[in-house]
Amino acid sequence: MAPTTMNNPTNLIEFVMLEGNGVKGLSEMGLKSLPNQYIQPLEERMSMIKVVSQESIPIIDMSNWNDPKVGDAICDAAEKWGFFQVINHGIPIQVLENVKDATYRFYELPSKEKVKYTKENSSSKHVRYGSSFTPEAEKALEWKDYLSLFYVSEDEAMATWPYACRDEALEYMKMSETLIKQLLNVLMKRLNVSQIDEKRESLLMGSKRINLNYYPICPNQELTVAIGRHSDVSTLTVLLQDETGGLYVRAEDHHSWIHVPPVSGALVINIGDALQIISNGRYKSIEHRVTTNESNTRVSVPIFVNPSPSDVIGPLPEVLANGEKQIYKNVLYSDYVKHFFRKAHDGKMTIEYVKID
Ligand SMILES: COc1cc(/C=C/C(=O)SCCNC(=O)CCNC(=O)[C@H](O)C(C)(C)COP(=O)(O)OP(=O)(O)OC[C@H]2O[C@@H](n3cnc4c(N)ncnc43)[C@H](O)[C@@H]2OP(=O)(O)O)ccc1O
Ligand SMILES: O=C(O)CCC(=O)C(=O)O
Ligand SMILES: [Fe+2]
Repeated sequence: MAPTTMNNPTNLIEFVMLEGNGVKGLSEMGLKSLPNQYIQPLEERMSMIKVVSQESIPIIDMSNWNDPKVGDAICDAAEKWGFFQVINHGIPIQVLENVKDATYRFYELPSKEKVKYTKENSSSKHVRYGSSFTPEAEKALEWKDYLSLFYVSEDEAMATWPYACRDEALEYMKMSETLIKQLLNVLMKRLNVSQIDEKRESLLMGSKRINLNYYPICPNQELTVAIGRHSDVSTLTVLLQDETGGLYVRAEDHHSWIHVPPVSGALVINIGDALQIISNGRYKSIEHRVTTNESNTRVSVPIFVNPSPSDVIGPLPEVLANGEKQIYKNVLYSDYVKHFFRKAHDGKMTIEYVKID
């Protein structure tokens, strides 16, 4: 298809979404300029003027995670930044390399294979391949393809996840379990929750979703975004990024942005809205965004650690025990997630849905 036909919205949606070519397919057409549908309003574009280079999120060595100093560093970072990187986290580097390779393997499949996993075609509602975030609700599309895999059980994943990336995604998920439990244990201790019983385990990590994100080379980096401003709706997110860079988190001044530099072997951890709600605002789910790149393809692999969809989430009694005012209502987690997915990315607005006025 000729690159110029991509300025017709119907042709573009058909090619990218319905035929399963994704933005990867667009990028590989060798477009000289960005199709209009991807041009973001001025206020949503990323300007380097807004980036502060003097600040950076903490890098925490997890070798002695039981050491109170490490625990303090994790909790302080969760309160102040909502984002930190961990090194010596116990997940073998090879497992991380394998899942990045598997991401490329999936996206390199012909579109007729990938299209089998779109919302319209997927035989499982737990497996979804798509492009942008919520195209029906967005003013401008995002320069991103994703494969989203909701974990129910090993058997179900073996039967339904795409073969090209199934084993590697499962291995990464399995190997991250210990790290996730260590982080949640430490974070709960500061909230006076001494032990994570079965009910609390469901609330904190009752469901998991792994996304394989693919951000192809983009013809006009400054006009669009790879992912717009948002906060995750998870309890916490464990994010593997490659060496390209492009992830920015909101600085404390609420205006500027801080780059999260790729650190070899590290994982990025961020607090999601569910934990901000559960902790009554003590731990912060920080707005973040991803820029596109004119020279390199980028991949990232977040594991979203979530409450179970059927859990009611709200500030924990231990947090309110000292008479602290409750600032968030109780909400069924699946209602919260549906609210998130039905609108375009809008920064920190999702949590307003449950704020007590
Ligand atoms: C994709 O780009 C993204 C994604 C993100 C994600 C950030 C996160 O924090 S993901 C964590 C999400 N939470 C969970 O995974 C909890 C488990 N959720 C579920 O099991 C279900 O979705 C449910 C909450 C129980 C709702 O189930 P159900 O009532 O059966 O409805 P669904 O059809 O599953 O979904 C409702 C609504 O949401 C849309 N949706 C669901 N999953 C996804 C997905 N992975 N990607 C995109 N959209 C999704 C779905 O289309 C439905 O909308 P309709 O309009 O069809 O009603 C961060 C940044 C990104 O760029
Ligand atoms: O690609 C990244 O670095 C971040 C991805 C992200 O924010 C998300 O998938 O929610
Ligand atoms: Fe995110």
